[in-house]
Amino acid sequence: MACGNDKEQEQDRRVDGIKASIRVVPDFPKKGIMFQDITTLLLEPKTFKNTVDLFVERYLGRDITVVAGIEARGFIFGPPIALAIGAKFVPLRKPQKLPGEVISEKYVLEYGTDCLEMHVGAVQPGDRALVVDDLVATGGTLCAAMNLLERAGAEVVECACVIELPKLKGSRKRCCLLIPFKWTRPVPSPDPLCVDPRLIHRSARRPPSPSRLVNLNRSSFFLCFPGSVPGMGLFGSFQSKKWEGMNRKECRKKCPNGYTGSYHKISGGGLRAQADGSTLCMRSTEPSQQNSSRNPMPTPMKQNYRNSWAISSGACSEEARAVELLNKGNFDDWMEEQLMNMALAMLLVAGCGCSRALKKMEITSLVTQRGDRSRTCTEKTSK
Ligand SMILES: O=P(O)(O)OC[C@H]1O[C@H](OP(=O)(O)OP(=O)(O)O)[C@H](O)[C@@H]1O
Ligand SMILES: Nc1ncnc2[nH]cnc12
Repeated sequence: MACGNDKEQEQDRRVDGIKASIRVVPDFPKKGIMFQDITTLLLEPKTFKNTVDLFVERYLGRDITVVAGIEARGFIFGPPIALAIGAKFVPLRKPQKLPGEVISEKYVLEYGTDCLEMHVGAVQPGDRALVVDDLVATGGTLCAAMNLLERAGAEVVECACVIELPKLKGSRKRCCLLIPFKWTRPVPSPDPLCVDPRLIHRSARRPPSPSRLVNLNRSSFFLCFPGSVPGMGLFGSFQSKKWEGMNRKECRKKCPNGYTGSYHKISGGGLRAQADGSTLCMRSTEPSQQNSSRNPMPTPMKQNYRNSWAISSGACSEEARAVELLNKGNFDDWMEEQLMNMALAMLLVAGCGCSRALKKMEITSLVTQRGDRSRTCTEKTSK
């Protein structure tokens, strides 16, 4: 029988083989994307089997009753794992593919939004679920899958992915947090820091209508985007006409309890937006960003941060997207997307209520893939 060390070495060998078998295709499907292509892994039966085996070894005997595979590539790895551990397989599909009654979860992708659906009745309260997909990038897809399963009453034991993109590393535990946020005192009304979508400085081509934002009446939410690059605020360039020409000192005078750090330059991440009495705050979840002197957190946030709601919104890629659009002088498009995301996030909060406990996303991934170290498309085809 192999001792722990031998077992670990054998596991490492298998993981190395899996890593080496994944083809990385630069600029697919869009320029700048290093596409992790698992079809080359599937061409090697031993490597494919090793991939399934590693997951089976981890999940066998853990009372998992349902394996939920995410369309499309989660359908490749999910069913063999389900069969081997004796669990049912439930496909989580893209919209309008399932014929029966479904529940749906929208989520934010690198570019735009998508949706996953699950048949009503496929999962029962008390089911213990494993979510399977090929890859986790921002975690948005996994979050949507977890939400579907939890809405059906299942407990999500873990998410299993073959590949984890490194940019998510470190922040992945935070990327699916939805925690209620309560202010210790009422939000000043009218809140001078609020950003009224109608007052956005650079007028969007299709100005977002306030009716797209949900009225959550007197509830406040703190919206966190994980994975922000220190020193680069997600919403730093949001400007309201109200604030035009005002320097930071003047802003602070106007709203002594408020956060003004990033309203006039890209600096720290943070936005409060008010829609019919609701307040949304967005800032980086980077610990270095949360309470630095350059980026101070207003007292109520500081005190209540642990009780706040943080919502994943594909943030790792949002910064890149913002920079890309800023460089193209097309910031308005990005901003409009963000406003849509905010609306979506508020809907999520409204749908969840404020009572759910901190939710962690435990992800097991076999390989952390880096485009520069993996076999590239050219290498593979020239073999
Ligand atoms: O962590 P995220 O940022 O949410 O991204 C990960 C998702 O992206 C890919 O699927 P895709 O949406 O490209 O669909 P496909 O499997 O149908 O190609 C991948 O298979 C994951 O499901
Ligand atoms: N880089 C990538 N490769 C393959 N699938 C992905 N889904 C999201 N990002 C991806």
